[in-house]
Amino acid sequence: MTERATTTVPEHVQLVNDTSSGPRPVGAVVVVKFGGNAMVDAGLRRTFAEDVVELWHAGLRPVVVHGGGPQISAMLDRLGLETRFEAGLRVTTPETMDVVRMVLAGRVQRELVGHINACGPPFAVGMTGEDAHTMTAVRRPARVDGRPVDIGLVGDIVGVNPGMVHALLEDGHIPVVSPVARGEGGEVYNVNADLAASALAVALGAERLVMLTDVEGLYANWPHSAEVIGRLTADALDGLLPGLAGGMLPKMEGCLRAVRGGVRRADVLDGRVPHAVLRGVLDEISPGTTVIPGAV
Ligand SMILES: Nc1ncnc2c1ncn2[C@@H]1O[C@H](COP(=O)(O)OP(=O)(O)O)[C@@H](O)[C@H]1O
Ligand SMILES: CC(=O)N[C@@H](CCC(=O)OP(=O)(O)O)C(=O)O
Repeated sequence: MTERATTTVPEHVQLVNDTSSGPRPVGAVVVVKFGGNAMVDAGLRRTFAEDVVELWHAGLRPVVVHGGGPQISAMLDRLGLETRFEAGLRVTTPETMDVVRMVLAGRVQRELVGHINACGPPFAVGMTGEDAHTMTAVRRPARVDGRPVDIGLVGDIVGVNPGMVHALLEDGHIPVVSPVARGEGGEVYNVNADLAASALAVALGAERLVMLTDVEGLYANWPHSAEVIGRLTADALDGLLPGLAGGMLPKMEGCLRAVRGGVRRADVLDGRVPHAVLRGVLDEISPGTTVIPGAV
C-alpha cells in the first residue's frame, strides 16, 4: 500500500486563512449574464463588478456567466480567421474553438475576476463549464429557413452539475463562469453565454436570471421600431420566438428555458446604463424586459 504524501510547509511560507469573505449561509442565488457588447466599456466593467459585490453584501449570492462575442470576433480577425453566425450562434470550427476558449477563459474571464476582486471581499473565482464537469453539452443542431446547417462545435447543454458552483458560494466566493462545456467524450463545445447562464440558473435553483446587453430590452418589431416590451409571460414569449433574430434569439430562448425550469423571473437589462444590475435586481420594476412564468 502506498502512503499518502504529506506536504511540509516551509517556515517562511505563511498560511493565509481568508476569513474576510469566509463560509456563510447561501442566500438566494442570482445568475447574472454579462454580455460581450456591454463589456467593451472599461467604466461599465468596473461598475458591473461593484454591483456584483454589492449584491453579495445585500445577502444575495451572485453567480456571473460572461459572454465575449465581440472580443472573440476581434481576435479571430487579428488571426485572419473567418467570423460567421447562423441563428445568432457562431459557426465554430476546431480552429475557432481554440480561439473561443483562449479568449473567454484566458482573457475575458480573467479581467472580470480581476475587477470583482479589486472591489472585494468577497472574492471571485473563475472557472469554465468544463471544470469539475459542471456543464455537459452535445452538438447543437441548427436550421436556417427550415434547412439543417452545420454550425460545428456549438454545444447545447444537456447536463449541469452545480456542485462546484455551490461549493464556491458556500465558501463565500463569487463564481465567474465561462460558457465552454465538455462533451461526453471529452470534446469541447462553444456554448452561447445566454443559454449557459440559463442552464446554470435552472440547475442552481436560482431566484433570478439577469441578462445584461447593449439594448434597452426586447424590442417589438425590431429593427423597424424600438419599443421595449416591458413584461411578458413564458407562453407569450414562446409565441414570439420564431419571429426573433440575431443575438436576441438565444437570449430570449434562455429566458424562456429559465422560467420554465423554475426560475421565478428573467430580465433583459440595458448594460450600457451604469449600475444596471443593482437597480434591476433590487428594484421590483426593472427598466428592461421581464419574463415571468405562466400563460399569456
Ligand atoms: N427584437 C430585438 N430587440 C432588441 N435587440 C435585438 C432584437 N433582435 C435582434 N437584436 C440584436 O440583438 C443584440 C443583442 O444580442 P447580442 O449582440 O448577442 O448581445 P450580448 O453580447 O449582450 O449577448 C442587439 O444589439 C440587437 O442588435
Ligand atoms: C455558440 C456561440 O455563439 N458562442 C458565443 C460565446 C460567447 C457569447 O455568447 O458572447 P456574447 O454573450 O457576448 O454574445 C460566441 O462564440 O460568440
